[in-house]
Amino acid sequence: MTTDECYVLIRHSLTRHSSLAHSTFKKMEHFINNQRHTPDSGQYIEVINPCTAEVVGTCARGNTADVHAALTSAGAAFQTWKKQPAAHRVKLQHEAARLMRLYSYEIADMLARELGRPLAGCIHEISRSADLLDFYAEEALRMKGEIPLHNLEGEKALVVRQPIGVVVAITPFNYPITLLCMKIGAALPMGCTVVAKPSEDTPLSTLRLAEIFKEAGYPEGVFNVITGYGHEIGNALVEHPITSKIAFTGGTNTGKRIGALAAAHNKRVTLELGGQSPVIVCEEADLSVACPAIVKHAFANSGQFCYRVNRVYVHQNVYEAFVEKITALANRLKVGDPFSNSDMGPMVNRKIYQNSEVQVADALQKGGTVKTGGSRLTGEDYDKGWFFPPTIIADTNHSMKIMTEETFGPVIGVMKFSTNEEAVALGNDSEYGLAAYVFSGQLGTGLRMAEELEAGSVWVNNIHRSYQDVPFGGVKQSGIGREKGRYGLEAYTELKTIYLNY
Ligand SMILES: NC(=O)c1ccc[n+]([C@@H]2O[C@H](COP(=O)([O-])OP(=O)(O)OC[C@H]3O[C@@H](n4cnc5c(N)ncnc54)[C@H](O)[C@@H]3O)[C@@H](O)[C@H]2O)c1
Ligand SMILES: C[N+](C)(C)CC=O
Repeated sequence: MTTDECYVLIRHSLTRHSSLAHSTFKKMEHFINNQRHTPDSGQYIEVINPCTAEVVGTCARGNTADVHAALTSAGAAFQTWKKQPAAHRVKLQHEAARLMRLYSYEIADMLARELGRPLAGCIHEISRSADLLDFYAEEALRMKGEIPLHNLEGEKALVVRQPIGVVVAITPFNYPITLLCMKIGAALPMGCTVVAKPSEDTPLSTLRLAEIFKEAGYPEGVFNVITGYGHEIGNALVEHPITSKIAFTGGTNTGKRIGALAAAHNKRVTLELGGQSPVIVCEEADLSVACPAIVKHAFANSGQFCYRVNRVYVHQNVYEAFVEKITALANRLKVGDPFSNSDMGPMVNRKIYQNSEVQVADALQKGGTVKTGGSRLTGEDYDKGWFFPPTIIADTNHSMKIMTEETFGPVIGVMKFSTNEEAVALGNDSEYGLAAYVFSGQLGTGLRMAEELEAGSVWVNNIHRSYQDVPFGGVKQSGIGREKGRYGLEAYTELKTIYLNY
């Protein structure tokens, strides 16, 4: 679908189906107990379009009183929601997914404005998220307990699963809807209630989602959204006695801080954190497969992608050919306004943009060579936004930030290796362990490397999005726990053993 076609559909969706015109998302309140909730502070945060520097809307600046109101609402709702038949909760979730598809163009339009990602990608995010809700709903019906065959007269032990309680779902800016659906899609059908806290950069689409869940028929207090700065309301959300679990996606430092506080209060956590994902391109790899896959996965969402390709290790005998091919492909990407058929938009804010600038300067100072990109885009189309072009740095080594620190931007480092053992050691020479990739003409080599690489997911001979029915998550500093699949659902339950004597 072209951007123009998408746009026609957005207008159609707005006029035919939506209860919310653009003007009404200029000022958004918290969403508590199925109602808009004015912030106790009376203050609002401006949400800026990273492309044009215009104010897209405002969201409430939460404080501890708002946190208490949201958690109290979720706590009260939990008492009845946990008793609902699973089939009822699942039916509501399918309805929410249906409405998300119905309003997808409208939510995508909002997302494109607050995040700056090309519209087609935003639409894809909404439809994938609706699919995830459907998947979790179906899988929820297959959750089971167990009765061991003790064969004892008049006695049985029952192992049952119960909802964990009230969940605080904290999400980052880069995929606000998908990353939230990874949490609520599992928590709600398991009988938990939720208080969501979206990023202050991209809160509007999440607030709209909450209204859609209300329209789907969710009772008051089951799904609440509170907005504000993490450093102002984060501790209150984690420490509050009503909170049972924190499901967090975001930076490693933030996640570790939340994990430490949660541990002090014995709360459950799932932490999906930063990454610095390596690719190994072996001597016999098919470059016509590897190069397009790497370019697509390094620069999607302007590199603001948790398991994007960050560093590439290429066998010395194919290094020159690889660099030439990958540079040519990166040069074809169009950077610009999300509504202009672009492949890449701007970075979401100055801080994220500066990571890329700092890492490029560091690599150049230490002997790296910029093959394409490397500095801020300027000109009439770019001056107001945080536009950084696709950037490839060759001749890198592990003294450079680009090979060791998370970039979260459209910059990759490329380095030569001479043996496969050396490549795996370089791949594992990182504090992170979210994802890794191998391209090899030898299936055995690919599989061996996949087993040896320290990462939660490894792709061999292709790179694509993670699937709904298999677990996703990180090892080392990239996180604790898994989302997606039945593992994602189990993470919102507690096991209870009942010894039944009769
Ligand atoms: N592993 C994954 O699946 C995955 C997916 C997407 C993004 N990420 C990571 O997210 C990061 C980028 O997102 P970001 O810049 O929005 O991350 P961030 O850590 O700055 O913020 C994430 C969320 O945490 C909140 N927050 C900030 N301080 C807090 C505190 N003290 N207590 C509670 N909440 C707090 C923020 O307001 C935001 O909602 C990258 O590091 C990226 O790797 C990881
Ligand atoms: C998993 N995903 C792509 C939705 C978010 C990563 O940033």
